[in-house]
Amino acid sequence: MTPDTPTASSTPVVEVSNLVKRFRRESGAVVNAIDDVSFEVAAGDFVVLLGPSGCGKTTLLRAIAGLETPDQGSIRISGRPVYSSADRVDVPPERRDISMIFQSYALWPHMTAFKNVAYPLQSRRGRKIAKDDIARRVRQALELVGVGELEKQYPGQMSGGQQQRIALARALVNNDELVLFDEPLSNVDAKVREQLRFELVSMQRKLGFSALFVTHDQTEAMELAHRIAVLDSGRIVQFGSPQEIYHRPATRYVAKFIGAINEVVGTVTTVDGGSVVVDSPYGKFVGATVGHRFSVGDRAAAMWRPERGRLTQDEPRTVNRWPGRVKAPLFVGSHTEYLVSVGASQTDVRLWSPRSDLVAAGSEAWVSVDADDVLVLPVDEPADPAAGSTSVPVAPVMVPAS
Ligand SMILES: Nc1ncnc2c1ncn2[C@@H]1O[C@H](COP(=O)(O)OP(=O)(O)OP(=O)(O)O)[C@@H](O)[C@H]1O
Repeated sequence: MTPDTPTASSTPVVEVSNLVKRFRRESGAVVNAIDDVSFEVAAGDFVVLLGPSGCGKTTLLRAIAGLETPDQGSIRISGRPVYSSADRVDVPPERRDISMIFQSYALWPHMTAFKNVAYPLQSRRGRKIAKDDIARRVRQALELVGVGELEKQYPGQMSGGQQQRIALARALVNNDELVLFDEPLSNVDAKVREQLRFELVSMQRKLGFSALFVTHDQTEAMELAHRIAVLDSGRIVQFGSPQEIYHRPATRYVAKFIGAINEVVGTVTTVDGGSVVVDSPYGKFVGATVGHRFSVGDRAAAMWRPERGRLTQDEPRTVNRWPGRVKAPLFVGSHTEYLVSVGASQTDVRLWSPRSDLVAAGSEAWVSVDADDVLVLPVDEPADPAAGSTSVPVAPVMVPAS
């Protein structure tokens, strides 16, 4: 295994095409857990499957591992078909040449680090591996992840970071190119989790294995991933780099799921190339269409991140500006979060500033945001929870940070 960054030229390590998996509930209702999903993981790529509970990410990971049999579609691992509904191929998990790391790493507590890492080699089907070879490969894997000196320790005698390294060594000892992670950090407290993420990123970038990682935690996804697949109701609604997902969300669902964002729904009054004007309850917005098509009269959501807003006592020249009153500055250390009620509608918007002394609570001030920083997204998109509903109020909504 060599350190690597994703390359477009080599054969993808995972190719999922038009995959479908349905479950029948006890009530008889059918759930489309995976609904026509296609995506690829390139060699050396770290891909995160991200979405809320029930969106289908675990089912997708388990289908790739061979622990769940899909209904339709195909899966290839390093070019080899491991599942194809058309060709009736379904390779069992142990022959797919992939490793999986489960919640809390699932290390055997009664086994030393050495024995934990040796376990996949000893329990392999087919030709037995000589004892000496096993010992050599285990030590090599432990050295690779930098915990060679811990071979005689038990998991209970190790830190979280060391346990993660042992789990990684156990996953890598087979020389499998692909490691699947099923929320391995979900039972770890926040501070340690941050450190383990940092460790995992540096190990993956150093060793170059390909990773497919399931999480519902957007911060985790942003920190770990080369690319993120955002899932909603069994579908991938956006597949892109963390930067693309954050700055150019394809839908309102993605925009709201990743980070905090201000949103106001209004009516398109002008369309000019990639720029539109939206008339909203607290004034006009000029924003960017980010690839969507709009016509005059369409309902649209103008969305902007709190860190992109500015708060000033003097009226700015920025095209998007509204007078308001500061309600509650909240100092959170790295920045201050201002809640400001703006416009005739007295809508609450949030904006974040590194400065805590901009405007005092109760004072009047101007909120402004550049047109480039306002995303205008369709309201009636199919993947949107509000789609088709006539009861959604044409009113501003503030989406909290999670
Ligand atoms: N064995 C099963 N029988 C019936 N329905 C199932 C089964 N497994 C999963 N589902 C349903 O399929 C959908 C997707 O479930 P899945 O576990 O993949 O979601 P998830 O995104 O991983 O959620 P979580 O983060 O809570 O684990 C859900 O609606 C779930 O109820």
